[in-house]
Formats: sequence, C-alpha cells, structure tokens
Amino acid sequence: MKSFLSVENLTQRYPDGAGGTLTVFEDASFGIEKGEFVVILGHSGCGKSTIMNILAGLSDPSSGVVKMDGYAVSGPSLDRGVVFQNYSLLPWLSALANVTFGVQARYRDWSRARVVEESKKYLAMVGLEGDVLNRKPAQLSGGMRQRVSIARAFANHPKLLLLDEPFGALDALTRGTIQDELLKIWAGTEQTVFMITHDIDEAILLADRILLMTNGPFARVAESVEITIPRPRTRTGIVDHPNYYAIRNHLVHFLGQRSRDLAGRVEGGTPPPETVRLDVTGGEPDAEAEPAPRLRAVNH
Ligand SMILES: Nc1ncnc2c1ncn2[C@@H]1O[C@H](COP(=O)(O)OP(=O)(O)OP(=O)(O)O)[C@@H](O)[C@H]1O
Repeated sequence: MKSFLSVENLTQRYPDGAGGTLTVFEDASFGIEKGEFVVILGHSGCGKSTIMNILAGLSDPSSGVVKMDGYAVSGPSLDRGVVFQNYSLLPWLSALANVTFGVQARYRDWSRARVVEESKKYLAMVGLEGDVLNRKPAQLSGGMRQRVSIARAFANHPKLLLLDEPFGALDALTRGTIQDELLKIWAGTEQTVFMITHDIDEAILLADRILLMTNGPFARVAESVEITIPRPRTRTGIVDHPNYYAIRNHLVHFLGQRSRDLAGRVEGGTPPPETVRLDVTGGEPDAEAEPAPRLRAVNH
C-alpha cells in the first residue's frame, strides 16, 4: 500500500563551487503514514533542510518525486504548513492577526467571528490568551513568538506540518514547556508531522518514528527507528520506561559512529531504510494488550 506521503528516488545535486558536482543525497525513498509524527536526525550538512524544502514545495529536487495523497508536490500550498526556527511571523500584525490571517485564507467562506474563535482556540492551546494576543511580535518573548507560529500552523489544518528545528532558538526551560504543548495539540488533531531536530531526547519524546541519516555527501536514510514508548508521553515520564535507554543508546551510537561508517555511495543503488524496533519489555504486563514482541532489534 502506498504511504500518505511518499518520497520516491529523491536526488539533490549542487555545483560544488570548484567546477564539480556535490551530490547531497541520491535516490532517497521513504514514506510517512497519515497522522504519523516522524522526526529526521542526522549530522549537519546531510541534507535534512534540503529534504524539508522539497517537501514544502519551496525547492525542486534534481530528480525524484514527492507524492502526497497520490499527487506530486509542486510549489508551496496551504496543504503543507511550515514552522521554522526563526518564527517567520508578520511583524506588523498582532499575535492574533498572525493566526487569523492564515485561517481566513484557508477557510474563505468562514465568518470573521468563526475565524477569530478558531484562532483563539489554538492560541489558548499553547498558553496564549488575553491582552497578549494584541501584541505585535516585537513585543513578545522568543518563546511566545514560537507559540504563535505553532498555533498558526495547527489552526490551518495542513495535510502535512513541517517543523524545521522549531525550538532551536529557545532556552531549555521554554523549550520543554513548548514541547509538552506541541504534544498536547498534536494528540488532539491527528496531524501528520515531519520534523527536523538535533536533540535526541526531543526526538524520542515526540516521534512515532525517527529516520536516521548517514553523513553526506551521498547521504541516505539508513534506518527508521520505531519509538516503542506508549503515549501519552511526558519529558519526565519517558526516562522511566524500560525502552528509553535502549532507544537512546542506539541513536547516540548511530550518530556517533555508524553515520560515518555507513557514509558514502552504495554500489548497486540506495537501499530503502531498515526498520529497527527496540523493545526490552518482554510483553508484560497488560493482559488486554496484544503481546509485545520479545525483540531487541529487528531489521527487515
Ligand atoms: N543552494 C545550494 N547550493 C549549493 N550547495 C547547497 C545549497 N543548499 C545546500 N547546499 C549544500 O547541501 C548540503 C546539505 O545542506 P542542508 O542545509 O540540507 O543540510 P542539513 O542537514 O539541513 O544541515 P544542518 O543540520 O546544518 O541544518 C550542504 O553541504 C550544503 O552546503
């Protein structure tokens, strides 16, 4: 069965500045299911932002295609919402107007009252209410601005939400709070999300699956690691789950060593990512639930 989002044989090459060609990645293929939260991890320069820009329709690959709901992605669209690290709010509009602006564009037949109500609902979900909604971005803290960006993205109900290191510029405390808010808002919307982060713990907290990229050039998505920690999750709760350290160690080892060992072009063509499922719980103790497989790591 075809995935909701399918990335097929994506290749990106650039001039290398010395008369040659830089192949960032070649024949990258992977899929994302509807409602999934997928995070991509990889070292600087492996091509994460390039993939994100292609998914957003902001740039075209050298070859290959991205299909969403069976249709090839071409150019930006309200079906794909993007949240960048630098907020990208409209500075002349209030926090509320930054959200209503998008909602009105998306739902042209809605009354003004309905647009405002919907926008306030999402702003409240990220903890923004009252007078603060009338402030311009310059009068908000960095954390508040990023909350507005997240509310704006979710309020537009894009088919695919793309998050490019959305918490990168925030202090650890604010970052933690907004991660929790993001989880809450995501749980209530069944939104499909594709996110870039450099933070392993953030990835484990948020993701259903983590895609691991080898180092560039000729980077590839080598593994798709399932996060076998049940939801709802909290930052403090996940570290107590028996699978947490198994997953974390696997990710650290990949980024520290294997991303380098596996780097380079694969003779005979780029293989699809291997599925990795780490589960040390042994299938206890919920008698109602399907027995969990007694597997450590399974590649297939
Ligand atoms: N327009 C361009 N022209 C030439 N080279 C480019 C261009 N855009 C990106 N690159 C190169 O492509 C590679 C991948 O860049 P990209 O920004 O996608 O990496 P990244 O994994 O997102 O890195 P980071 O984690 O540092 O943001 C890098 O080597 C970069 O120098």
